[in-house]
Amino acid sequence: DHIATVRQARGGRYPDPVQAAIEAEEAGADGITLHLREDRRHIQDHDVFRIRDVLQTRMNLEMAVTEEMLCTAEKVKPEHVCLVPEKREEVTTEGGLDVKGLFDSVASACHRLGKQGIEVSLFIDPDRDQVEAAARAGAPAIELHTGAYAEAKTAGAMQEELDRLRNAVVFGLEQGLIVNAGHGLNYQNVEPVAMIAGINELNIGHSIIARALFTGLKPAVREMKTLMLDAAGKAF
Ligand SMILES: CC(=O)[C@@H](O)[C@H](O)COP(=O)(O)O
Ligand SMILES: NCC(=O)COP(=O)(O)O
Repeated sequence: DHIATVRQARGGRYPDPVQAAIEAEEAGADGITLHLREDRRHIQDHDVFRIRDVLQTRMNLEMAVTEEMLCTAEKVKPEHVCLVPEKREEVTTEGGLDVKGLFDSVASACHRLGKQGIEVSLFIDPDRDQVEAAARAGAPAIELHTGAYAEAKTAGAMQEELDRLRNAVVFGLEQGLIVNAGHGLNYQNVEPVAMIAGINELNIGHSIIARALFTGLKPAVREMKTLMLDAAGKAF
């Protein structure tokens, strides 16, 4: 997404997110997440199809719960779809999907994508109600929005958000869900999250691309993966 943002700033052909996806895989990324936003501010439809053709790992397609996006996912058939909330005016994804409030449309999307063999995850805030609704909606997985943790301004607020994440992970696992997490994680704040036992995967984009400006993409991916795996080894 963030490579495509730079390309879209000039509307040209470079930098190419397909090349970035390949390099990230070569450096150890276990999958590639891309968010096809309704306003197409970064990733374009043709990027999704081109990346689908070349990926050696797994594609996690993030998208809003709309008919247009569901049809796209049915054509692309990624390994994973993550259903996210979207607001055109937001700078980035501000909060989690309100699965409880939008229950019928989310449950129907989970069913529809599940029938295609796609593993669906729901991008939600680390709240018990939303985790419970996600399990009832038939999603096999959730991705906990770590934005509030990443934006916490004091050590106390950060600790509170970490506790919220930990509780949501435990509750999600009790509900039989695969629990992922992501958003706003960077080289300074990733370790405490990676140390939470039971998290299956972290999705990290913006900080890696920002780091890559100074180090190159492969070292940036490798450095993040080392931080994550070392911290996961100390999970409690
Ligand atoms: C859903 C999510 O957290 C990310 O995919 C993020 O939305 C991508 O970056 P932008 O918010 O800049 O589109
Ligand atoms: N779902 C979150 C994600 O994929 C990456 O978010 P970010 O690291 O770009 O903020």
